[in-house]
Amino acid sequence: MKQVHVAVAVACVNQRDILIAKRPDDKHQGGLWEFPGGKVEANETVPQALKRELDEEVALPTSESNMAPLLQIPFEYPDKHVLLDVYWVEVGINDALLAHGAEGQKVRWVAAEELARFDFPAANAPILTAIQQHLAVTSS
Ligand SMILES: Nc1nc2c([nH]c(=O)n2[C@@H]2O[C@H](COP(=O)(O)OP(=O)(O)OP(=O)(O)O)[C@@H](O)[C@H]2O)c(=O)[nH]1
Ligand SMILES: [Mg+2]
Repeated sequence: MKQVHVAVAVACVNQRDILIAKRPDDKHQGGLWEFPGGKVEANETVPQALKRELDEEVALPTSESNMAPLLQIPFEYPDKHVLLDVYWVEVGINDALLAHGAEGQKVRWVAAEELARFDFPAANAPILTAIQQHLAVTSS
C-alpha cells in the first residue's frame, strides 16, 4: 500500500494550549479528534503544506519561521498507510483568536495536560508524549 505523507500541526499558544479539531464523520478516522493538517502535495515542503492546511481548515494564520519538526510517525491502518510529519507551531495570541472550524468542524484549544481526555486516531499516541516532553523542556 502506498504511504500517504501527512503534515500535522501541534499549534500551541501561551506555552500551554493546543489546537484540536474534530474529524468529519465521513472521513478516514472520522469522529475522532485530530491535530489540524493534511496531505502534503507534490512540490510542497511540510511547512508549506502546514501553512496551507492551517489556513484552509482552521483559518489560523502562521509563518514557516514559527514551525519546527517534532517527530515523524509511520503508521499502518488496515485501510491506509500514513507518515505523520508532526511540527510544533508557535502561535501568537491574536492569531489564536482567529481559529475556527473553517470547514464546519468543531475546534478547541485544550491545555496540554487535558489532551489525554480526547479520543485521537491510534497513530497519534506518540504525539501526546512528545507534547508533554516539549513543554517540560521549554519551560525549564
Ligand atoms: N490531519 C491529521 N490527520 C491525521 C491525524 N492522525 C492521523 O492518523 N491522521 C490521518 O492522516 C490522513 C490525512 O489527513 P486528512 O484527511 O486531514 O487529509 P487532507 O486534509 O489532505 O484531506 P482530504 O482527505 O480531504 O484530502 C488521514 O488518513 C488521517 O486519518 C492527525 O492528528 N491529524
Ligand atoms: Mg485535514
